[in-house]
Amino acid sequence: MPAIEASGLTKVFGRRPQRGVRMLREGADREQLQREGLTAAVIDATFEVKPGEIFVVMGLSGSGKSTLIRMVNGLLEPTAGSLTIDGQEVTNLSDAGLRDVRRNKVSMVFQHFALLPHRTVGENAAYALELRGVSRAEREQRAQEALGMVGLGGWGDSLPSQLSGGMRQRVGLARALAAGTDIMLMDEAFSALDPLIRKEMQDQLLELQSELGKTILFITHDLNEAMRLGDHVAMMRDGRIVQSGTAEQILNEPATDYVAQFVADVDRTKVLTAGTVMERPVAVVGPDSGPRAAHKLMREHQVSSLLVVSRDRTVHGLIWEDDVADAVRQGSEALPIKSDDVIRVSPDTALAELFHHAAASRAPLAVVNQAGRLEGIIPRVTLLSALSPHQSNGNHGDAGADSGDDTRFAPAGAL
Ligand SMILES: Nc1ncnc2c1ncn2[C@@H]1O[C@H](COP(=O)(O)OP(=O)(O)OP(=O)(O)O)[C@@H](O)[C@H]1O
Repeated sequence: MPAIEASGLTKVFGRRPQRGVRMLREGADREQLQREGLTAAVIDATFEVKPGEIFVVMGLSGSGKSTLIRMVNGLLEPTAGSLTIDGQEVTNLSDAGLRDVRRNKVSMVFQHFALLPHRTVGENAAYALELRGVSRAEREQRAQEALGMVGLGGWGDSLPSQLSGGMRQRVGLARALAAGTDIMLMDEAFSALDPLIRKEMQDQLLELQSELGKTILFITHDLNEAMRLGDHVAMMRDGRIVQSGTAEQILNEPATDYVAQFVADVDRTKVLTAGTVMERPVAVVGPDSGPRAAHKLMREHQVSSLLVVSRDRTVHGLIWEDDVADAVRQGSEALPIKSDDVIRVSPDTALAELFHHAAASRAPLAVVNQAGRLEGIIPRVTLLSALSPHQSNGNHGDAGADSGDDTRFAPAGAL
């Protein structure tokens, strides 16, 4: 079940908004509505946010992002369409029902922090819980935990005015975390911060997200931020979602000229990651294989190196053809594994860093998860094609047999 599901969600401002919805259904455009004194802020938005994902809504000023998020948190009532949160339809809820959703299901982080200036950092972090009537002892404890999570452990007794902008936004984040809701809505939450602090906050959000698995609906007008954070990105223009997909899909297959123009300036080396460009290796060899079998496999695939990976996908290292040929000549039974020769990168390593590694060494780039298991490999040819749009190698996750034009680099055979 999606955490948030919107279908045909529409918001028209002005007198007799339903008339605007009818006009839209009959094919009228935004300008025609405008002439009638109606603003179509969000038109027919249909999307699904899965539990535990970061879903970014991205668009320029006036495209309808804030209106959309305000409908999701119940501050605005949709003019048409349906919206469910955790499977519960919220468009027709009573005021009390809406309050309940707002307090228990979603929490919100705002651009301008919205901290109460005369309350301490700890009290601010606990504020949502106070509204909910949680006991003082419990809310203090949860606020303290949340402040710890965002790196403000010792700051509970300070006043917001004693903190920097970045720290204040951390308090905003801590408040949402302390509330303990599964869904967090973030409206331009990092837009008021300096670029460096902003990047730090993005990193922290990604880290928290991987630990806590919150569902996050994140609004931004910054494409690089959208691409960096979003598991899924919806691009809005003039009230409509013009494209929705992964960052990579939007970069590689822009649905309209507008999106293409928009993404033209994106720094692909910062947006694309090892996880998005990796492929499955065509071949690897098990640690218990003999040098003779390994050598045969290498010759078959015309590769000068091969990853040594056990059945549970633990990466043991690399074998080089010369060493294996020596081992065969000497009648050795053991594979000459060089465990340090593999370049291990995590799935979220940025393309820029991958280039750096690839330039420094001939060894294969193995994408390894936190548990040390192989997720994929990155042949040089993939690395280069990832740089230009419309050249998605179309090969992610499948056997990857046609990565063979760079067999020197790609370990051959099937996992
Ligand atoms: N309460 C309102 N009454 C009338 N029009 C509104 C209202 N709120 C928003 N609008 C209009 O709806 C459109 C979308 O605005 P919205 O604030 O959702 O866009 P946005 O993408 O969030 O822009 P920004 O980043 O500038 O906040 C704009 O044309 C705006 O003027």
